[in-house]
This record gives sequence, structure tokens and C-alpha cells, in this order.
Amino acid sequence: MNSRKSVLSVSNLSFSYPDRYLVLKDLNLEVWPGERVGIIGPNGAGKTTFFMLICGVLKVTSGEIRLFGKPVVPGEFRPEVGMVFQNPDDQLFCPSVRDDVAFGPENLGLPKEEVEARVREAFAVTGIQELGDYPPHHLSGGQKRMAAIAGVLAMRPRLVIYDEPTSNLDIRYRRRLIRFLRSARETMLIASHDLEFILEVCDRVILMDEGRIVADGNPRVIMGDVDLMEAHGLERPHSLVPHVEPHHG
Ligand SMILES: Nc1ncnc2c1ncn2[C@@H]1O[C@H](COP(=O)(O)OP(=O)(O)OP(=O)(O)O)[C@@H](O)[C@H]1O
Repeated sequence: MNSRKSVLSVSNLSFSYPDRYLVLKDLNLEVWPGERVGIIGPNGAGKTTFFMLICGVLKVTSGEIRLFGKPVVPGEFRPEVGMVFQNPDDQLFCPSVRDDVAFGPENLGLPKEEVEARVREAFAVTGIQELGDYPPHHLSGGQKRMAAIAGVLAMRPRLVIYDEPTSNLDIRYRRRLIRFLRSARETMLIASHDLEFILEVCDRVILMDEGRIVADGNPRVIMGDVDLMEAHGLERPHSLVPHVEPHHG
């Protein structure tokens, strides 16, 4: 029995969109402080739907989700949880990057100096100090991703949810994101099809398929299991293929 307080507690969660079959089926899950949990699975497994339920955007059909011990109520704002969307354009809508990053803290009604301090801090950790005056639509894909992350971090969330954070990133920005996530202190849930990325960042992985959790545990063990991965439409990451010594003879 773990005596620490769980960040996320999901019990018997099922969900269907109106008039549709069940998209999530009886999920059970505990996430603990500081964990970096990768969520992998084929297209349509239910990853994004799961995130929308955690954030209270969708309402559970049955079961319960608790965040920091308190049930998620649809529509209720929980500043301790931040979500970085798959498409940064869904998140950036102000005339400048600075305004975008300040938007959340301003809406919390924080004093001006506190808003400025949070913006400075979010810029510093994401390394986008020089982009404050830019209009977001002038940024590259990688810069937009970091700006969207800065906007979420300015809320000082304790759980951050990332949906496909490496999509549209070039190698340099992908590397920068890996470094950033490995050094970040918040608890994280990260859905991605980029399995090498998950392997580098996460200390735990959850494999979902057809709305169920089919495996939950050590990333190298789960992703290194060829039969398991292939049974769920995935491939073992290349870096986990056993290295065969050349035969000299
Ligand atoms: N708004 C919606 N209305 C009805 N069905 C939906 C809606 N959004 C998603 N679905 C269905 O729910 C299922 C799960 O979709 P979801 O987007 O959660 O999967 P995912 O694991 O995030 O997939 P991907 O890896 O492609 O992003 C799919 O069958 C999808 O068609």
C-alpha cells in the first residue's frame, strides 16, 4: 500500500460519446507524485478522450476520476492541472507570445507583479525569452510548442498532460523538449506515437488498446515485448532491439 497521496486516481472509468459504443472500458489507474507516465496505443485507442475526461471537458459515463484526492467535476476549473494540446494553434490566440503566457495567470486574478514573475519563469524554463514580442502565428512549429508549454506552466500546474508533444518538431526541438521534460518537476501524462521519445522521457508506460489498459509498468519491459507490442498494432522501438554481436569465425 502506497502511503503517498496519489495525483490521479481513476476507478472503473467507462465512457461513450453520445449514442456511441464504449470508447473507454473500465479503466483503473493511480498516478503518483513525480511520475512521468507515457500513454501509448494505436489510433483510436482512447488516449485523447481519456485526457479530456481528466480535464473535465467530457463527463464520465460511469466510474470516477479524482485529482489530488478531489473528484473531477465537468466544467470545473482546476488550475493544478494543465493540458498541452496536440495542436499549439488551439492554445495560442493572443497578439503576442507574452500575452498568451500571461493570459492564464491574469485570469486567476493575480497581481501584476506576480503575473510578470510567472511569465518570466515560464519563458526561462522553456527557453523562449527572446520570443515574447512575436505574434504566435509567426513562430515555427517548435517555437509554438514551447510557447504553448510556457502558457501552461505559468499556471504552476502540479500535473501536466501532453498530447502528442513531438508532432511537427524537428530533431533539434524534439531533443530540446526531451531535455526539458526530463528536468521538469511536475507529474506528467504524455500520449505519443513517438516511442523512442517515450522511452527517453517516461519512467512508466501504459499501453491502451480499444479503450482498455492492456499493460502498465516499466517502459523498457513493455515496449521491449515484441509479441505484446505487435498484438496491439505497435512496433518495438529500434533502440530496444537486442544488439547481436557480429560473428567472427
Ligand atoms: N467527438 C467525438 N464523437 C464521437 N466519437 C469520437 C469523438 N472523438 C473521438 N471519438 C472516437 O473515440 C475513439 C477514441 O478516440 P481518441 O481520439 O480518444 O483516440 P486516440 O487514442 O487519442 O487516437 P490517436 O492516437 O489517433 O490520437 C475513436 O473511435 C474515435 O473515433
